Amino acid sequence: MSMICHSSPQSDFCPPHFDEALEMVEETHIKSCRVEEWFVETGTDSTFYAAQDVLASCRSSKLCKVEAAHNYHSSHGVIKSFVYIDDISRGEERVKVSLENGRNAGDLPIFFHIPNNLVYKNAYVKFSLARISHEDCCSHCVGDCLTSPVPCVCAAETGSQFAYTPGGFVKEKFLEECISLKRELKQDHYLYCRNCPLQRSKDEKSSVPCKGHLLLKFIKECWCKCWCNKKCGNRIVQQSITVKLQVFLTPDGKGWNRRTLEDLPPGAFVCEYVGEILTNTELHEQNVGSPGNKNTRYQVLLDAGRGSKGVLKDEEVLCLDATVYGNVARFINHRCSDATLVEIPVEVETPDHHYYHIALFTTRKVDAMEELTWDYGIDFHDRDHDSGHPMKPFHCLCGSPFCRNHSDMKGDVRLLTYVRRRRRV
Ligand SMILES: C[S@@+](CC[C@H](N)C(=O)[O-])C[C@H]1O[C@@H](n2cnc3c(N)ncnc32)[C@H](O)[C@@H]1O
Repeated sequence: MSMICHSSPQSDFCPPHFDEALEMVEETHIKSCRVEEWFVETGTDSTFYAAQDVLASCRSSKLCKVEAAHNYHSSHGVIKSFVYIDDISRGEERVKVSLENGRNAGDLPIFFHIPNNLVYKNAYVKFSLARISHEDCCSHCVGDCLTSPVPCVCAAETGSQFAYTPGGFVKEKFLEECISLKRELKQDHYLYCRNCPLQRSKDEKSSVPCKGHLLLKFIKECWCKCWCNKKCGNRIVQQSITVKLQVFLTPDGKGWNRRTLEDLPPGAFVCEYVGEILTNTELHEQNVGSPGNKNTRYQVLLDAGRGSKGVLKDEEVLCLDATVYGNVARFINHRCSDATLVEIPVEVETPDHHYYHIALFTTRKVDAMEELTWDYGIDFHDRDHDSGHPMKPFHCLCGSPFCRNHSDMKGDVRLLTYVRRRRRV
């Protein structure tokens, strides 16, 4: 980052004082930045300011715009600032994440890109080699576990069959099972807990019964305590993003979304949902206390394995919040039932179901430039907002024939007919 001042053709031009320029930059368009390069052109001569001071000041005010190119006027002349970036992830991913042509990233919602989940404060997420027993990792494997005639212990979670094909995609049958869990709203797919921590976080004495936690199918990947190599076919999500993605502004009022720039087959890993790891109480406090736009939410629960333990302590009830710190998954919009992506909980560092990675895989073949969507699992009929789902119901514009955001429930009926017909095929 640098701040450069050029000679001015105007003889009466007077350079702004550094503090004034700094204040103006902050006030006008930057509340904190992760900036690749930044110029402020004041039209004066010979003044060079320590850019790091400006950057430090931006960071201290916490929020961020990734790219900006603004002109604005001051009593001291025209001030321009340019922040150049062609990759929203700032080089933190293996592939660049671009922004739609012609868009100024200064318009993007403010956030810091992080490639991996980070604990905010009290969440109990402890990885240690000592906590992973030999039974939970493959200690006899060599090279690629997928080529072994007998699946290794890491495949035990998926019925002693690897969930991935040698090409790196989720196997068709496993994918279908994951999709149906989300689509078929069956009671026996849900766990109803006694003393639900979601209700407890709102009010210790809450008598509201648990609204249910959808139990999903897990994948366990090999990890560093395993003896296979880093390129083992049972290590897909930990390789991070490899698909070329683009963030764009939807024309139909759903805000920003993300699309793929390449054709994708079914079962392809697209990205992980990354954010700050919060306890449920911290999440509740943030939602009650934060002054931001509460209609646009970036929070998801890690409750897909809720059945695996008895009553959880607060520090074990986790969620991911990508409001300020997150990756590009925070831009994925919701689509009811027939979304292009499905989330699969993936264990990497720990065989413990209370912390896992939310990995998003394609549900079908997706063409280049198609929107990537995900069914958030929102109950649009939850008028009292007491389901515990951190994404609050909104007026859904997904356009799916199975849209659940209709009071007449026609979307649900259409979905049931569709699912039954598929079963008969
Ligand atoms: C995780 S964010 C998705 C990115 C968001 N569109 C943005 O501009 O940053 C979730 C929010 O996007 C909006 N959204 C997502 N899907 C939508 C849909 N199908 N219809 C209307 N709004 C939607 C809602 O405001 C929701 O709280």
